[in-house]
Amino acid sequence: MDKANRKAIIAGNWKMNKTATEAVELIDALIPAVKDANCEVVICTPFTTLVTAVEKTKGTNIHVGAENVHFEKSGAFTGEISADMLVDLGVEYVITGHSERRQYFAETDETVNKRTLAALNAGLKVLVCVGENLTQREQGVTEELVRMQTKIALNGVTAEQMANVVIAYEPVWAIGTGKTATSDQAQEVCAAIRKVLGELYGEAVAKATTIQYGGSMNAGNAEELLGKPDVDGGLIGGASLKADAFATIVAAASK
Ligand SMILES: O=C[C@H](O)COP(=O)(O)O
Repeated sequence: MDKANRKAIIAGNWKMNKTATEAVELIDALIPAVKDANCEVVICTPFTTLVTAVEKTKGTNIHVGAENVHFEKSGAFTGEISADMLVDLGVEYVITGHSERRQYFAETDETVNKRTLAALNAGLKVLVCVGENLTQREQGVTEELVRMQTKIALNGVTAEQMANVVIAYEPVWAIGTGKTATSDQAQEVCAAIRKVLGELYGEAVAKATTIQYGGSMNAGNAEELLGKPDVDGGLIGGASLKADAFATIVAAASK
């Protein structure tokens, strides 16, 4: 299976943005803007706007995801949200391992693994984020680090469950900084991720798995990044908050 046969996925990660009122406005603008997409379109919204997003996107080609999930099924975990709660709302996707969760909320490879397993076992599709920071890139350990993050995040995930896993390569130094990885840098690391998937699950799974790039992807650079053979989509932060910019990226992935 080559790139043309893999599912291209453009996912917006709204992060901590948009009140419910603002979410309605954005989704109203997005629905007509992405209706002809020839790729999967996902919006990952804050917990407070998931109900609105699920309701507003019913009958459209927009899929809804959450930005995080806890690994326990229920219990005394104040402030957390379980996978079953997300499924019950009609949410289809969830992000695990975003670098902001790792950096600001002390998430580790091990908890990313637990969240990923809990989400998959509940029937969610998971966007698993991996990526190096600037120091790690400068130290020349990007590939080793991303290999390790990928292996630990997927520990215990079956080959069958991999049909519901997307890997998002997000170099931390490129997130929200306006410093995009070059398309060659993105390709190099996405190819390394596909190689490790091959080692873990075999060629067929590796070739079938969607691998996204994320980090200052925008309307101006999306086409070049998405043109690379192992870059199958994008996880978009800032540019997902504006309907026209997000729609341009969706259009680039639809070619
Ligand atoms: O999840 C999305 C990434 O963190 C990228 O964010 P950004 O597009 O604002 O750089």
